[in-house]
Amino acid sequence: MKKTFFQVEGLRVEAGGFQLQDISFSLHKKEYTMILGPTGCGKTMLLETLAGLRKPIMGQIFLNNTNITTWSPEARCFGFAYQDSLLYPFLNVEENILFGASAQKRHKEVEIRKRLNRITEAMGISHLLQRVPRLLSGGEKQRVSLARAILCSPPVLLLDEPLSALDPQTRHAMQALLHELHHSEGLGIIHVTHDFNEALQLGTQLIVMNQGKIVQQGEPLNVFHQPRSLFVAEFLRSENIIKGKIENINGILWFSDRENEWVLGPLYEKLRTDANQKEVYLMIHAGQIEVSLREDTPLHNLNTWNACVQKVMIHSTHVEMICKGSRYWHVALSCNEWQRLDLKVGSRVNLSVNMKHIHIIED
Ligand SMILES: Nc1ncnc2c1ncn2[C@@H]1O[C@H](COP(=O)(O)OP(=O)(O)OP(=O)(O)O)[C@@H](O)[C@H]1O
Repeated sequence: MKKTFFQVEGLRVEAGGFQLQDISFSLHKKEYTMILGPTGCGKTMLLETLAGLRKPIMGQIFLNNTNITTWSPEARCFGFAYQDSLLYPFLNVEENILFGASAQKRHKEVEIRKRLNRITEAMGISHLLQRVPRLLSGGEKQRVSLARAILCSPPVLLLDEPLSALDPQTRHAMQALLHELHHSEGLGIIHVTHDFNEALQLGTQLIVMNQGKIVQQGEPLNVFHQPRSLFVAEFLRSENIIKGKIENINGILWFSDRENEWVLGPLYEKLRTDANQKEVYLMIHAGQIEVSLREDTPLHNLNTWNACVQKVMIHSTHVEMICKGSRYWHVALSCNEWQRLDLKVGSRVNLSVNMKHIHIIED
């Protein structure tokens, strides 16, 4: 069984008119938690509370089963990297990075020096050690802030959009470094991001927040494929969300869109309710719709339907298409598959979906 080493129970925090409410989650050893949520939903406030910079009015925080809710930030020894880096302007880069280490005195100076060299080398900032922050670019400042946060191998590393100012290549290198540190040193990481790919690539756990609350948490791919509410589905930019009803026909559940006289099923997914006529949303990810060239023979398969390609958008990793049938469908294909089918605007296609890939949103 996985061992929980960091636990947050029922946190409530207030600032001005804003409230974080009922925040509960836990981190197992080596868990990498990503937090996503719209701007202003309380992500930074949550990290600041975990770091000890804000006091909760309710709830508790445990580290290795010790209640640390009232501990000072210094006693917690967590690493914290902010999006806007917050470096000390009168200290040079080296002094900024070493600042927390000298305050903590948890490690021998020689060890810290070795680590400083290793981290700044890996981050490509070793040539900047004597510069003051005002002479650094935004991306360089972010890397210095990250280096300061990870220098002392904190038990929990809190990252608030630490890679947002970096170019794609440097961001990729920093993600690889975080991934490596996470695995080699077993840091528990809680990382706020607005980048969905980053959340999927790095996270072993994903938390989605809205208006001061956690609205869904779980394995990142599960959350993306099985959003529990329309808010989460739309926030994660799920495509092909259709309003309809559940129909119970002889004990078998179907999704029905009566407006377009379209029925899909039988539904394999375990629903929380089997209520006939209950209003729900159906969601099919663009990448889970299969495409074949349309034969002229009429279709008899319920879960295959006709459409015509309306728009083709070529990305570096895949090809996105909008196809029109009785409604518009977003479809994503691998570049190879798109070339094999030789699809263009106007191509007539059959779209189909395996029932295990349809998801019903009941809220
Ligand atoms: N000291 C404060 N007094 C009043 N309101 C505050 C205070 N600190 C934060 N807030 C408000 O709390 C809400 C949450 O802020 P927070 O910075 O945590 O959002 P966020 O999710 O990190 O947003 P972003 O993605 O834009 O960084 C915001 O509406 C913010 O204006």
